[in-house]
Amino acid sequence: MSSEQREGSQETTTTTVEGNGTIGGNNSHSAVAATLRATSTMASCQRLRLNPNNEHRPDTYEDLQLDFPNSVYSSLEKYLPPNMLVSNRDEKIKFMTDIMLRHLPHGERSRAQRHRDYRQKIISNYQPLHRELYTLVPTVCFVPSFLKAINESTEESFRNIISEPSPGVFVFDMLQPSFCEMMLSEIDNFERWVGETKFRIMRPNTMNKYGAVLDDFGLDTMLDKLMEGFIRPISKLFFSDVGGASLDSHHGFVVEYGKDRDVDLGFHVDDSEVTLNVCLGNQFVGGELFFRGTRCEKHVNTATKADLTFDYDHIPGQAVLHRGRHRHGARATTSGHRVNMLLWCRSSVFRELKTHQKEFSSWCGECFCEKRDEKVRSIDALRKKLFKARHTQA
Ligand SMILES: O=C(O)CCC(=O)C(=O)O
Ligand SMILES: [Fe+2]
Repeated sequence: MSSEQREGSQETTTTTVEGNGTIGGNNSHSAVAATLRATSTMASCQRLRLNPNNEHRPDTYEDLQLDFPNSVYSSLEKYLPPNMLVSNRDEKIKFMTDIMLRHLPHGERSRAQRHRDYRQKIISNYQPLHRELYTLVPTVCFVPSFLKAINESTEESFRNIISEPSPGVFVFDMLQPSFCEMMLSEIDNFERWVGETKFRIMRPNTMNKYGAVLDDFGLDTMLDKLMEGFIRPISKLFFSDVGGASLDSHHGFVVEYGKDRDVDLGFHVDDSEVTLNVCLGNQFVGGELFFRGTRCEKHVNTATKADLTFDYDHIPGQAVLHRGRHRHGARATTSGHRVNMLLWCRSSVFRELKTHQKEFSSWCGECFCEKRDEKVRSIDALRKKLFKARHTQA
């Protein structure tokens, strides 16, 4: 199979994520991007049945730490629709949890509070393996070239270490190999704990079945420092058009690919203004990122211009920085095990401003073309008008 064929099938096998306003489907000519969102923002449209199935013997949930009291799950089970009654326990839990979250009286217990409780449950039970990871020590974390550029913090110092192999995709060496190893073993340790305690964790986003949210097991403060002190200065220079200078919150997680993990990641845009993606390792084949130009919501499914297609091969320790709205995906990791750390950085100021704007020609490739074509058309019209006026005078 040629690389173009592989690429085509990945871009057209789409996932429609609820509530994102993008339409999925197969179209061999236009790329269709989903919006990848953090799991906690997902909604379900499933319903319970009106009359319970009293013959049904519910599962037991006592051995799990769940979002709602375990007994509620056993009691609610007999109200599940017939197709769910025969599902496995994990699917039933997810279904019932989604419904209960939707029906909580508004304001009684906010989503943020529930999420805080969830994190608290993890943090008070999970024993970290490498405590030094939880406070950001720049010399432990970063390679000297990156540290030097940050310390100088000038346009020149950043341009010395950062390349831009395709418009809007910035690449630089960032993490020390020893730091990557420490992160990998911490993640292994966390996953072992999840397996042993049967704790139900939220996955990082709506398209990955594996991976973990780093913020949920204590790394949020460290990642906030990473965003503020190290990613924001770079984003201020390269992504000022999407709020790069005012990044003020993040979603930090790892994705995992290979045997018994996710295989690839479909074509999508991130729920972020700026995305940092660093490969932690380890040995793997495949998994390349493919990029297809930056688009606003209105133009997310428009065709890709040839000069904006770009493929990137992951290298452990190396970072890729791009706009969240830069359409992309990850090809199949065909052997080995790939783990990448992602930091979706957001700007509340930019999001607020965006709601008052109609076009985004400073960063959306299609808005830019529309604006340029409109300008050409109006100059042309003016030229014709002037020519006609001169002609009539003569
Ligand atoms: O697999 C990768 O490296 C890409 C992950 C990604 O794009 C995402 O999680 O938003
Ligand atoms: Fe992404």
